[in-house]
Amino acid sequence: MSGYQSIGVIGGGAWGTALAETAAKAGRDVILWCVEPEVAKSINSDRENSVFLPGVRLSESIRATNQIADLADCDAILAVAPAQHMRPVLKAFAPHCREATPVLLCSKGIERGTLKLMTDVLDEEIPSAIPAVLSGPSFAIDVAKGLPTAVTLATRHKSLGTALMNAIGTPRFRPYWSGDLIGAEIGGSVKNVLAIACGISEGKGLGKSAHAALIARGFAEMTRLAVAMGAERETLSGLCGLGDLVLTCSSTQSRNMSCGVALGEGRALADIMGERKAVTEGVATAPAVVELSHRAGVRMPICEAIAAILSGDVSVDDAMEMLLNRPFTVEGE
Ligand SMILES: NC(=O)c1ccc[n+]([C@@H]2O[C@H](COP(=O)([O-])OP(=O)(O)OC[C@H]3O[C@@H](n4cnc5c(N)ncnc54)[C@H](O)[C@@H]3O)[C@@H](O)[C@H]2O)c1
Ligand SMILES: O=P(O)(O)OC[C@H](O)CO
Repeated sequence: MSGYQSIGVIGGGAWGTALAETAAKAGRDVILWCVEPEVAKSINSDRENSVFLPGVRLSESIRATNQIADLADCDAILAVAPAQHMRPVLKAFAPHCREATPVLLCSKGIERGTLKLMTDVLDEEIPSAIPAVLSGPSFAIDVAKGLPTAVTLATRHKSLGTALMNAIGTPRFRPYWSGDLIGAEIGGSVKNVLAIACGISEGKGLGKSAHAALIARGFAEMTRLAVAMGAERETLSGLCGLGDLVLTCSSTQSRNMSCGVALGEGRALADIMGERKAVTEGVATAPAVVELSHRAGVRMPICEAIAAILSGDVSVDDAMEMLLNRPFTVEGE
């Protein structure tokens, strides 16, 4: 039995809705805040998020709202707004948040401009909240349908982690505890940039060998940055690092991967983004990752190439040539 009976979810996109459903299946009462009135209406009247997660019938114990103040009495909060919207959303919730409320950050990205991780943003906007991070290989539709999934749930103190795992975990949605919040955040953020790289490789028809090389060398980049920022190396070998990298780089179900495929096929970024309602976190996170790598003094050539392609500074073909013509080097460095 969890001490957290009422769960507030901030963000009614695909992931917020899937997590709300998981928490409901775990026996919790859930209030789901959505910015769009039509999303709240669809959930409350039709038991479906027809905008962001169509085709999944949602449990009766989920109530949707457009009023963020309605989450004030929740025992724990899941923050699932896209990374670039997280700050204003937390700012709006701050006056309603009780002291020492656990806030489980479930979004995967780094704030552009400030280079802040989501835990930093939470600390600045709601300093009294207790931070936690959820990250790992998990497509919203798989989780919402109850397909088996395992994720990393990171907290500073294991007792809080255990309580949160009991609050939202089910046999089909298995959280594994970690004490490494930074590792979980960096893993989830960098894998999105690398998924764009793998998508480009696929879109250009570079073959499965290149795909595997991108995953392995991308994993080295992710680990270098995370360790330089204070993470444990082992965290990146787990669900929130390698696990999520493999998932996101292997399926065009991923918004980041499919964005890369379209870029590799020669489409313009503006056209790809223009026809999507769903968030593609790697696009805003790529330049932030590159800036962080410069600050930390670590090499991330694949992420640099992706950021340069996304900014329009370099063509896909030129970026590929630059990567392939780098000097030969030692694998472990
Ligand atoms: N979808 C998944 O499979 C999945 C899985 C794990 C993690 N995530 C992460 O969850 C986060 C949310 O992604 P998603 O898939 O739920 O989103 P989504 O693509 O389904 O929907 C977009 C979301 O952005 C919100 N939004 C748009 N404009 C906004 C604004 N001005 N202020 C606040 N919110 C605004 C919408 O309300 C909606 O919730 C991302 O960081 C993503 O990386 C997603
Ligand atoms: O669709 P994506 O690329 O945002 O990926 C979704 C999840 O992060 C996969 O774990």
